[in-house]
Amino acid sequence: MIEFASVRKEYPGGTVAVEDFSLTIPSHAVAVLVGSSGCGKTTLLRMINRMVEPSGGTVSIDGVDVRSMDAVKLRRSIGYVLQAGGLLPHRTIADNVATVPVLEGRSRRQARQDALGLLERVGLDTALADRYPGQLSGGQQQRVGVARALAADPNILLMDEPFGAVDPIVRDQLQAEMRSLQAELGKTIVFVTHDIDEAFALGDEVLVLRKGAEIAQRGTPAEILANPADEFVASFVGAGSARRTLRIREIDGRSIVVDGDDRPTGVLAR
Ligand SMILES: Nc1ncnc2c1ncn2[C@@H]1O[C@H](COP(=O)(O)OP(=O)(O)OP(=O)(O)O)[C@@H](O)[C@H]1O
Repeated sequence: MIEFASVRKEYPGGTVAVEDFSLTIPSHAVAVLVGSSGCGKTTLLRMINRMVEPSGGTVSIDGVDVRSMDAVKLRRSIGYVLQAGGLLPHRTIADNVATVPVLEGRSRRQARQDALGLLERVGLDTALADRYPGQLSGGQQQRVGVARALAADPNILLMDEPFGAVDPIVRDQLQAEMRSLQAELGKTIVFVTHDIDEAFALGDEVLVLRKGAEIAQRGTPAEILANPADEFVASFVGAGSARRTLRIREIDGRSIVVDGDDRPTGVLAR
């Protein structure tokens, strides 16, 4: 369980990225933070692994204030996937995946063995293991990023626009694979995106944020679609893509359009 209690972040220079944020994310859930650029999503994510320290309030994991934990250990115990992949360009794919386990004391041989297993798990051919990141496609690099984040078998995964830089088709594939991987692994995932469709496709709970990380609405994808809290949320939801129509279900007395995976993708206009 991850808990933010009245968290505030003011950067040197005076930008208040997060005004006053409280949220509890239950273990094994996928919480998606969605909002436009600059609303404070990345700042929230980085306060979980102490890459950013709050100016006020507390962030805790399973009831323990992260400030009382060793920052390096904490960071290594939490998987982190970035948009740009964040891979080390001069290390092979296998070495990239094995970096943290080796730092944690696993033998190189064992870490490599584990890395190959992880590559398979995220849908990559192990023949790619000895290539360098620059020799992979963007989608493949993102899969390596996910494998690397999983390497230390963390309970928590932080994902910052991990599929933001790939084309829509690869993005759909990566989202689908992430869902099946999550069904198997049951991590606690905090996922940041500015794409409402992606939020609805992946989140157990979605948080629509406005500037200062103010929560405009939180709820399941179906709840938000059925009853957008205000104009801001409605316009965000309305900005979703048209790739959304398949079947119709009645939820809360409203007609919700769901996709092939039964994920809500739109509300039927009356
Ligand atoms: N290190 C920093 N120093 C000063 N200001 C910062 C720093 N990092 C972020 N900010 C500011 O804090 C605000 C929130 O930034 P943050 O990166 O958390 O937003 P975001 O919602 O993740 O945006 P994006 O989707 O563009 O990544 C922005 O106004 C940003 O300019």
